[in-house]
Amino acid sequence: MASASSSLVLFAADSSSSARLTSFNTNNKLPNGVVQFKRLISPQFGLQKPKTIMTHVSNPLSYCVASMATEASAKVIDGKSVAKDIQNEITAEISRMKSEIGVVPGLAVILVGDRKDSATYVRNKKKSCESVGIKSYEVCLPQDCREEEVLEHISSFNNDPAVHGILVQLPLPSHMNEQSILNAVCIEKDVDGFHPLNIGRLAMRGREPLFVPCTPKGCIELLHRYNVDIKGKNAVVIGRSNIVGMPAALLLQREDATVSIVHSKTKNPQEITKQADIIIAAVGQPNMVRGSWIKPGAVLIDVGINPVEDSTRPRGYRLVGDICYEEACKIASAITPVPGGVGPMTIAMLLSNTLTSAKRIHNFS
Ligand SMILES: Nc1nc2c(c(=O)[nH]1)N[C@@H](CN(C=O)c1ccc(C(=O)N[C@@H](CCC(=O)O)C(=O)O)cc1)CN2
Ligand SMILES: [Mg+2]
Repeated sequence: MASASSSLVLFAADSSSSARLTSFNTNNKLPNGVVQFKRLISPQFGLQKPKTIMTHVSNPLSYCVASMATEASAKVIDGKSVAKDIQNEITAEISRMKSEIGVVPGLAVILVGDRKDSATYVRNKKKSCESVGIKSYEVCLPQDCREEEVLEHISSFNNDPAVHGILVQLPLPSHMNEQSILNAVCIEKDVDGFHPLNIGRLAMRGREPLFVPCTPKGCIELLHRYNVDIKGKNAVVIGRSNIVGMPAALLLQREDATVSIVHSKTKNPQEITKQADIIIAAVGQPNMVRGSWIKPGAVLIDVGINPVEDSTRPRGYRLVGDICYEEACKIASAITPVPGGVGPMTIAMLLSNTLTSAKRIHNFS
């Protein structure tokens, strides 16, 4: 929304919202067309303290908000707390199922190799299963084991009626064929949603996958629980991995967003992200998305979990996302932190998929 003075055309930062200037002081002129506003009110930014906004008189439609980024205004999307709520819901459902039909859901996890991060994720999955009442079964195989051994374990879990969900922790050692291993999990127990039939169904209109991959499902769940409208919005997914970027784009499309995918060969990615109402960043590049890439008021979901050296931390590193949080939180309307954003949702969605599987197999609703 614009407001005109004698020499300057003034635009609120978010021209698509009903942002309005309640008062401004044109006496307070600064060089190069910079004007200090006393107050800016917008549904997305809330009541703001005095700000400096740069305007381009010659081309009023191209507004610049660089200097508006003076303080945090984004709502923090608290994945840790939402994941806790979901785990409580799952606990209640599992207890109802156990008391009504005497079934306890079971999840089998296969870990191959000695990656510390994978071992941590598997340990956390096991702990979370225990806390909601899912029985977990774990197989740990050495780094140099044969692919056939993994396939044998999968086959045995496929045939085990106590097991309702099976997952193979990724990444696998490089001598293994990841696709043949994922193909071996029967689709009715594919709680990671990585089987090509489940992914194929996700991509098809009018077809439903039995399971949706946990991290992208968690991203959409966060948007829903924070009442973010998706329908008709411009959504940009950064990254096209099989386990996050690609299924996230398919899910957003199913929610009637207009979806673009930015990847390593995209030219001028910031021109595309600047149009986005919603960004899901999943590239594994620390702080890649800068403040200048973001449209004011955008909702940002950061899937990146990147360790960066930090000698002040006990572990010698800290985790940062793919989005530069310090810059982005001043421009976005909502943002997930790292850690504590999408990560905890991945495990919550795994528990949810395992419960769904047990209910479906036992015809319990
Ligand atoms: N078979 C699978 N493999 C992998 C998946 C997956 O969904 N299925 N996803 C990731 C790893 N992952 C779960 O497996 C996972 C990653 C991160 C988190 C998490 O809670 N992260 C925390 C930070 C953790 C830390 O302090 O180190 C956070 O973001 O707050 C949970 C699960 C790859 N492999
Ligand atoms: Mg993840």
